[in-house]
Amino acid sequence: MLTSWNYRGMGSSEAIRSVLALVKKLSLEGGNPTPSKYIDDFVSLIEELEMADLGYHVSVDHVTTPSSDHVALAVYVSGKVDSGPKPFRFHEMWTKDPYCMDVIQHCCQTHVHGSPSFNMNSGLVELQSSLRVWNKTYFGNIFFQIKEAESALSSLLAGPVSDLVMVEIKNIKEDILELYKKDESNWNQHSNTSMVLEADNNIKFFHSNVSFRRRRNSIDKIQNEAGHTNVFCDKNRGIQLKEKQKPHAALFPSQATQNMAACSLFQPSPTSLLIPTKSKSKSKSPNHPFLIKACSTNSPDPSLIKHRRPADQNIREEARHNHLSSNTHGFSAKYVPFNADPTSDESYSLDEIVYRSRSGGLLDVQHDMEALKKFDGQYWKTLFDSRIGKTTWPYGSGVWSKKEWVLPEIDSDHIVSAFEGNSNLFWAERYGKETLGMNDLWVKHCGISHTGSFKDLGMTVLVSQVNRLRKLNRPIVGVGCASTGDTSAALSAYCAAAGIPAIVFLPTDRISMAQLVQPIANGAFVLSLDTDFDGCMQLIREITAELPIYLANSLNSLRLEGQKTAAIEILQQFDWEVPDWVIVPGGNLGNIYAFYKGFHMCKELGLVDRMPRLVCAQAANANPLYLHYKSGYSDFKSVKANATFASAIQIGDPVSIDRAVYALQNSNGIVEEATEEELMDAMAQADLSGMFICPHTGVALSALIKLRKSGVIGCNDRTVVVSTAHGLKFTQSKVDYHSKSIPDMSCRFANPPVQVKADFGSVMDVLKTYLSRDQKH
Ligand SMILES: N[C@@H](CCOP(=O)(O)O)C(=O)O
Repeated sequence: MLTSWNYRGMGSSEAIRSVLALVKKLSLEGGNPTPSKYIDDFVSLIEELEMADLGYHVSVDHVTTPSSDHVALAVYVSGKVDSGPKPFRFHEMWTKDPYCMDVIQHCCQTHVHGSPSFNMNSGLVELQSSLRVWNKTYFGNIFFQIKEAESALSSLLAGPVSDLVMVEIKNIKEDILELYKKDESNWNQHSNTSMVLEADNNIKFFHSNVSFRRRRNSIDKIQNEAGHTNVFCDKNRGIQLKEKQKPHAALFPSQATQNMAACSLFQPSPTSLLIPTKSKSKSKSPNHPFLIKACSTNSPDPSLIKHRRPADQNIREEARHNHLSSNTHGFSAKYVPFNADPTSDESYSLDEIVYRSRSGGLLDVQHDMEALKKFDGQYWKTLFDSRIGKTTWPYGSGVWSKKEWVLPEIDSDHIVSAFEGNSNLFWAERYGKETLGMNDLWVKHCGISHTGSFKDLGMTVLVSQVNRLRKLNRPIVGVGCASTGDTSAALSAYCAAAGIPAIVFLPTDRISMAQLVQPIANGAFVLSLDTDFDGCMQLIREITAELPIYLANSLNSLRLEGQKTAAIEILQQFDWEVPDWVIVPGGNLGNIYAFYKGFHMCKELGLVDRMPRLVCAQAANANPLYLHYKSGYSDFKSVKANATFASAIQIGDPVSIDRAVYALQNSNGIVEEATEEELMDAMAQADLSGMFICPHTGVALSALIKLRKSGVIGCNDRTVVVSTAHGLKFTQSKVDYHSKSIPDMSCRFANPPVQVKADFGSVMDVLKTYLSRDQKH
C-alpha cells in the first residue's frame, strides 16, 4: 500500500486508522509531534503493532524526508485485518420501498412471548439481519437482473413479434424501468454514504475523485435522430459537454435521466447520449444500456443503438423490420350480408370491390370471432392499453391500436394513418351539474381529430384498404364520396397523404365554408352539385357502379370498422367500465351502428360484461329515423330533409337505416329529435361552460336534456354524448346565433360583442354596467 500519511490525523485504510489511534495517543502524551520526531514515532508504532499481535503484519518499506506535513510511505499490510463487526447502517432508501415495511412489520410481529423489552430487543436483532438479507437480495443483484432482462428483451426483439410477444416485451420493459428505479435509489444512497464518509473527512480527496469521475463520465458526443454524432472535444479539458445539461446525471442517475431512459425504452428518443470509456474503472456508476452506456469515442458500441431505429429507417420501415404487421394468429375478416341468415354462405373477401349483397342489402364486416376468442378479455385489454399514445407504426393510431379487430390482414406497410382516434373524453362537470344536475356526464370529442370529425376513424381504414388494392394492381383510379362536409374532408386528407386521387360530390351551399375549403386545400376533385346530400349520394352510387372509383361513403362497411373503435376507446378511457348511456347524433346512420358494433365486440370477447343503452339524436328537420322509431319501426319512409344548422346530418334517406334500427333494437335504444332552437340553445349553453361544440353535438345534448327531463336518464347515470365534429367548422352558425340574426329564434344564450367608443369614460361605463349585472347574478 502506498499512502500519504498526514500526521495531523487524516487517512483512509483500517490499518492506518489503527496506527493513527496510537499516534493520537502518543501526541496526547508527548505534545504535537514535529515531522522528524514523527518518523521515529511512526517506526516505533509499527513495532508496537507487531508486538500487539493484532493478526496482521505491518511494515514500512520506505519513508521519505518530509518537506511538508505529508510524508510518503510504503506500508505493507498482510494477514487478516479484523476491524470488528461491520456496523449496521439503516439506509434511507429502504423506506421508499413498500416491501421494506413488510420486512419491518414481520419482525415486529414475530416476538410476542417475552417481556416487552425482550421482545423489542429480539425484534431489533432479527430486523437487523432480515434487513441485511433483504437488502442483499433486493438491491444486491440489480445489475444482473437488468442484464438478464435485457438479454431476454433482445431475444424477443430478434424473433418474430406476435401479439403475445409484444405484451411480454412491454412487461419486460416495465420490469427494466423498475430495476432502473431501484438502481437509482441504490446509487443515491451510496453517493450520500460516500459523501458522509469521504467528503467530510477529506474534501480534497472527494473533489479530486469527483473531477475524475466527471471527466470519465462526461458526454463527448451526441447522436442525433439522423444518426450523426456531434463531438464535443476541448483539448484543455479533455472532453466537454457543450449542451446546457451538465453530465452530473451520469455519476448518479437522477429522475430526469430515468425519465429519458423510460422514453428511450418505449420509443426512439431524438437524441442518444454516448459516453466515452476512459478505462475499465471500478466505478460504481451504473451502466444504463438504454440511455447512457460507456463506449469508446472511436468505436461506438453497436449494442448501444440496438433498440433505436437506425437513422435511415422510418417508423413504417421499422414496423416492417420488426414484423409488427405479421398476422401470426390467423385473424381474419370478410364481407357478409348484413344481419344475414346464419345459414347463408354468402361472403366476400375484403379485397373484393363490393358494397351490396346479392339481394341488394347492406354488407357487414364479419370477423373470425373464434380466432379472436382464443384470447381472453384481459389479453385484449392489456394489448390495447399497451399501445395508447405511442408512435409505433401503426399502433399509435386509436384505430390501428385495435388492428386485430379492424383489418387484421392488412400489412402495416399499406396503412394510411394520421394517428387518428385517442380523442378526448371530456368530463362536462359544469354543464352537467348546472344544466342537468348530473355529475357523471362526459363528451367524447371525436371532432378533435386530424380533419376535425369522427370520419377520420373510418377513412383511415377505407383509404388503407384502397392503398393495398392499388398496390395489388387492382384498377382503382380514385376514391369518391358524397358528403355533407366531414366525409369529404377526411377522404381528401387521407387520399392526399397516400397520393390517391379523391373525388367529392358536395351539395352546393349546404356545407360550411371550413368544410368546403378542406377538400379544396387537400387537392381533391371537388364537384359542387345543385342538389342535396341525398341527390349527391344517389349520383355517386351510380358513378361508382360505372367507373373504377372506389366508394367511400359508409354504405361501404369497411368505414364502420374504423368508426367502431371510438366505442372501444370510451370503454378503455373508463378503465373498461361500461357507461349507462351513449348518445350519438344521426344522419346517414352508419355511426350509431359502428358504436353498437364496438360495444358488442367488447362484450362478446369478454372485455366488458354489458352494453350501454344507445340514443340516436336527429335534427327535427331531418328526422326519418325518429319518425320510424315513433312508428314502432313499422314501414320506413325517407323524408325530404329540410335545412338545419346541423348541416352534416341533413339527410332524409339514410343509407344505414337497417343498421341503425338493428343497433337500437339490440341495445334497448331510444331515438330523440331536436328543433333548430333547441339544438342551437344547447350548443350555445354548452359553449358557455367551456366547450366549443358543433351543432350536431347540440342535437345530442338536446336529446339528453329531454331524456333527463322525462327522468329516463337519471342524475347519476354515467352518460357519454358523442361530439362528432369540431366546433370551428361551424363558426357561421355560432356567429348567426350570437348576433341574434336567426329569424324566429330568441337566441337565449347569445353573447354579442359590445360596440364601445374607444375612450376611457365609455369603457368604464360599459364595464360598470356589466360588472354590476354580473354581481346580481
Ligand atoms: N355526414 C356525412 C354524410 C355522409 O355520411 P357517410 O356516413 O356516408 O360518410 C358527411 O360528413 O358527409
